[in-house]
Amino acid sequence: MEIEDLGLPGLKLIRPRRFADARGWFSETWNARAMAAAGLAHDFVQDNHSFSAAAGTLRGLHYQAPPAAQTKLVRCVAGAIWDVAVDVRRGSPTFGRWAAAVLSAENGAQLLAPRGFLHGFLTLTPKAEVIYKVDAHYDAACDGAVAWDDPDLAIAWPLAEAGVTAPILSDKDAAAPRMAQFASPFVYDPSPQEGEA
Ligand SMILES: Cc1cn([C@H]2C[C@H](O)[C@@H](COP(=O)(O)OP(=O)(O)O[C@H]3O[C@@H](C)C(=O)[C@@H](O)[C@H]3O)O2)c(=O)[nH]c1=O
Repeated sequence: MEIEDLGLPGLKLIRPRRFADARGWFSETWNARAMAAAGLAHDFVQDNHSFSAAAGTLRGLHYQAPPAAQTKLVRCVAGAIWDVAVDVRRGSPTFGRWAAAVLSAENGAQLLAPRGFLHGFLTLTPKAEVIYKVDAHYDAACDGAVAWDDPDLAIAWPLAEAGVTAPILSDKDAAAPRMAQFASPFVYDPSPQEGEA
């Protein structure tokens, strides 16, 4: 397992090992003991699976506010996505900054987004399935979104790579407020981040 920092405290790209043989390959996609040894202990309580039926589908930017804030461990098991996380922890040295990675069935990479990040993705292939673990249960009352195209965030969504000029959005995401209207409920904890102690 390789763990890469993505430049925003606590945000990681994880590449689990794949054991290839004549049949194909085998991979541990989550190992609580190995992750705890790397300082990344999480009590995941829910697995989510979404299917997007067209390239250029954009889900985000989403969060769940405390007390239902979620750490997310995201991977793509069919097709490919451009996955992005935005640091919205008040007081963070990287508040308002984003980082992204391509997650695909082929590369098996996983994005670990701690609590206090907005999360979203753009599908790059005609079909895409995404599976992710979260460490707090879904709570509709805590669910929130920020506009994917907020100029203050200036996220460089690869729409051309997805073959679209405008993404396919849910009604909720199309109506999401701007960052300027978003009073972030998250506060940065300057003590060593998980995986960085
Ligand atoms: C996220 C979620 C949704 N739902 C329901 C609510 C709704 O009726 C339906 C679809 O929900 P959404 O439109 O919010 O689904 P979606 O737009 O795929 O939302 C997801 O987007 C990505 C980017 C994330 O980071 C996730 O945490 C989640 O917010 O599923 C659950 O029952 N449990 C859940 O955990």
